[in-house]
Amino acid sequence: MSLSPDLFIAGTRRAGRGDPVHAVAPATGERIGPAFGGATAEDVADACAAAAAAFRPYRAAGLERRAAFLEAIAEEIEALGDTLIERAVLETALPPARILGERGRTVGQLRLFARVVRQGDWQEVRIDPALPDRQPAPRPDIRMGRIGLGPVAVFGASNFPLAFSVAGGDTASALAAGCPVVVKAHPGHPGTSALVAEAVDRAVARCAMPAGVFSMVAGANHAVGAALVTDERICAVGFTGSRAGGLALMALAAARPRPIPVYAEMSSINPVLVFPHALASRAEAVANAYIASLTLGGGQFCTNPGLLLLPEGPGAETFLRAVESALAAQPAATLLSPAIHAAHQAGQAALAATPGVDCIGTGAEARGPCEARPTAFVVDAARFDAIPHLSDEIFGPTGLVVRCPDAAAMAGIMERIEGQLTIALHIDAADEEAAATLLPVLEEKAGRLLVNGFGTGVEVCDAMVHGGPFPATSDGRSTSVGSYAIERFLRPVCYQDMPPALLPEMLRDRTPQQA
Ligand SMILES: NC(=O)C1=CN([C@@H]2O[C@H](COP(=O)(O)OP(=O)(O)OC[C@H]3O[C@@H](n4cnc5c(N)ncnc54)[C@H](O)[C@@H]3O)[C@@H](O)[C@H]2O)C=CC1
Ligand SMILES: O=C(O)CCC(=O)C(=O)O
Repeated sequence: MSLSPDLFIAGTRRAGRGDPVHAVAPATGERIGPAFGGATAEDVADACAAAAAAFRPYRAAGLERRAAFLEAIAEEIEALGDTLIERAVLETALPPARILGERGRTVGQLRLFARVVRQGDWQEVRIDPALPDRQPAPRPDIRMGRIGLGPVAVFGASNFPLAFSVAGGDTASALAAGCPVVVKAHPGHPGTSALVAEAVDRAVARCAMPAGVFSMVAGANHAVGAALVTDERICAVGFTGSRAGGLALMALAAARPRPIPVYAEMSSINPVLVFPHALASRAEAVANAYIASLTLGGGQFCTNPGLLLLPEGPGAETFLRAVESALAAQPAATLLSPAIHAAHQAGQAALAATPGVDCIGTGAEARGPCEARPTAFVVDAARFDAIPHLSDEIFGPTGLVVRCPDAAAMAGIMERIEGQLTIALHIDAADEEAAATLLPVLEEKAGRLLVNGFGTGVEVCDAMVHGGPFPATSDGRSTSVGSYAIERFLRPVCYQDMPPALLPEMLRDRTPQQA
């Protein structure tokens, strides 16, 4: 299987003349070849022009061909075989089993959206038939359906090299909505991105789709992403990454002559609330599950439980001791890239240096170039409230436990906390009444509330919400995981008194046999 160092512009390959992207193997800290050419402003403009040209023919291709195209992408990704798995492991240091699972999720997402496309519910067809005899005025025939927004820019995420990258959830949902996609590959895994881009290109050719329906550009600096978001032909943006990055893209999109929506998933510390009865009855089990979630994937999940609220009382000391011993059994984690490692180490050091913040326990010492030592800290509620940076996301295997003297302290923290992707409650039956009093505030704070579990490991399904109020995302009305993600890239169009022959297929009257 070839590994192209070139840009993928509408079915053609082009050597990038911008700053090259070099992959680094986090496990060794060494560069791995080849050097991937970075895009120039002209390359980005060409990709966007091709996407704009592809929009109408792609939309016109019909739902069955669109669904078959998504399925073909899934098949072509599977056909990459071990080459893809090995490259992704090399570039991210994520274990092979995780990458295999992620490939399964990626192709599953594409097939899910193929089903969604065929079902057609997303078109949200509404028909108000004409009422010619209505008094005092007749009503016209009014019909509504939804179409894609137009070309979408997708930013691959560092921490999910397949499921949130070139052919991940943003790309699958945009293509399902009828939108061509221009991907900005994440510089942390350029080879993995190139392999998947080749697979998408093959699917485009196999399904005779317009070439501009997919392009992928790369770049070592922010200029490439900025050129993409500000290109007038781009109609929406999907992004998963840092808060600073998401905010920068939102500002660029809002400052355009024609502003566009940015769906950015940014930062979340996913509070875990342990209730008194659950703590008294199973402190050790909750502590073990907490550490397993905190360290999963090196703690590099946006759903990572960065904050845990612990009530004082029976079980609290047992919980802290169990956290300490569960951590002691944890190996050091090799993080995704030198930059992410440096950000984690700085965040962990800042926490350790904060007066009143104590270390509960640590995992194995870090030795390799990108290794991080899993660590949990503890602080009391009053200090947590007084020091704003304690609620910042630390991306990696670092957690903070806040001791809450009473239910009011826990409720107060949740009133003040920023928007989150998830909030998890650990409760026994006897805690349900107390949990119920908190639910209204929790619903306002998070996209997903879960009981006796942790947010890591998101199910891809119809009812999933992987979103939440700012800063978890830029738009809390949306999700980036599950079939509802298609909503982000659609727009309603209303047709009034349109002759049947001019109506789009979805809005035409059905015969009894078709209904
Ligand atoms: N909460 C979450 O879901 C995640 C959070 N992170 C956080 O982000 C940090 C850095 O990780 P990355 O994944 O590299 O995220 P990042 O936000 O730095 O970069 C993501 C993508 O956006 C582009 N980009 C970033 N800022 C830009 C700007 N101002 N203009 C144009 N393009 C821009 C980058 O080139 C890259 O392609 C991590 O240390 C972590 O703190 C990372 C991944 C997921
Ligand atoms: O846990 C998941 O599946 C979603 C994770 C995610 O969106 C992220 O870590 O960026």
